[in-house]
Amino acid sequence: MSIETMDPFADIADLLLDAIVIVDLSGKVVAANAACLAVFGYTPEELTGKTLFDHVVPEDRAKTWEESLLVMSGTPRIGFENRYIRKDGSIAHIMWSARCDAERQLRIGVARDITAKKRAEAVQMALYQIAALAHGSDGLSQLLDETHRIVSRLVSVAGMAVIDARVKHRLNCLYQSDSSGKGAGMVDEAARQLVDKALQEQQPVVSDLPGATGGAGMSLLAAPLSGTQGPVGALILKSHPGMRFTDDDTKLLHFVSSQVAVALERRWLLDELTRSARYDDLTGLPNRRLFYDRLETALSQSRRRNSRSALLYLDIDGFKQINDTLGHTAGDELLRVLARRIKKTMREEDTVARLGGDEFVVLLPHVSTLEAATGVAEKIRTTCNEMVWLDRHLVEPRLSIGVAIYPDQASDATQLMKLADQSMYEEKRRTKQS
Ligand SMILES: Nc1nc2c(ncn2[C@@H]2O[C@H](COP(=O)(O)OP(=O)(O)OP(=O)(O)O)[C@@H](O)[C@H]2O)c(=O)[nH]1
Repeated sequence: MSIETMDPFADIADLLLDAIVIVDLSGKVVAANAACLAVFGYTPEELTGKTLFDHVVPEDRAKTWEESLLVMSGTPRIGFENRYIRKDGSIAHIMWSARCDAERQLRIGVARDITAKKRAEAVQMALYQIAALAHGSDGLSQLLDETHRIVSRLVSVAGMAVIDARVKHRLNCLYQSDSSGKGAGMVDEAARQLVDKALQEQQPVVSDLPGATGGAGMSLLAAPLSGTQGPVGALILKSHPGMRFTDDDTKLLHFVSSQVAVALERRWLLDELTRSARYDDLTGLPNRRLFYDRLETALSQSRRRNSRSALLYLDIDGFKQINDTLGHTAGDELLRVLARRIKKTMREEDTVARLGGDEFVVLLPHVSTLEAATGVAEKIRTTCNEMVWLDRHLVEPRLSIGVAIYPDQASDATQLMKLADQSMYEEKRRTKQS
């Protein structure tokens, strides 16, 4: 059966810019006009006898199936939209006008190619959403999840990964997810090499990979994330099997990735500001502010559970002299070494913090007695006493440690801190006198 024998307008069917596709009950194409080549990438001859549904992008198959049932039930439909994989692997966005011919048991559809319009709308929307993300996301993982969603609305992708390339020659995978929801292993050697190339060339690069055991191949695309100070990372996109990223996709992703880079840089900056507001830069330990938060939490838990918390106040003996004789850098190194040693001695639930200068505090949120807390202080003292090399000098660090326990000795955080501090100074005085 052909259009010529069925339609009074048959002789003009091939002049139309829209594709006409007539399928039978099983969905097989029985006739198609010449525009199918421009719209779907297949000639009428190539489509005839085949099922057009097989070319629908996987995500649109369920709704396309429901739509075809509606049409076959006798409801003429105008305006249904779905996407097809063209012969060259690119994606065609289609708007359909369809009805059924009940007498001949056929479905007649007119397909309008709205790819360009869809893409323009999608780009506009994506840029708006990414800009909003830069200002509004709650954290890095939310930013990356949302970026994945936005990019997949723009380009049909089976998986996406984001690489942090801020440290030269050390690519760090920040995110990877594929349509199965896992994506582990997406960033393999081939993907890393592609990222290197994209970073070097400062533009997106595509690599077409053959399918495993003769199956359909797919494309990998790596787009550099160029921040205000230079390249900060890369986006990796994996196509669905049988699809290829086109030049249009590449151009689009070049543009989009620069917006993603801005959003990422902003997120990193915010995270860094948040981190440095709560952590000590030199040792990486919680700072005074974070420590007070944790102390208040521990004390309110102690009140609720009728349990004890202990506070240890630590100060390095003769630290000024180390600075004065070995230099400030050696002093810094000693602070870092002792921070590591104290931390290593403690349990996960305990908090070790640096208050500033050579003063550290340790919070034991669950402790049975003052003696138990004093035992912990002795363990810290022994560990910290071990000799350390500082600027080619062997130094034996000494700590003065004060211990106070809640609620036995203090009724709130301020009082507890004061007591532990006093107890530390008493010990320091005793040590100096002896
Ligand atoms: N290297 C280094 N030194 C610091 C830092 N912050 C404070 N200091 C120095 O740490 C020293 C602390 O002084 P003190 O605790 O009074 O001196 P100390 O010699 O330990 O005296 P005692 O505690 O009585 O034994 C001062 O010399 C500060 O300049 C820092 O981040 N790095």
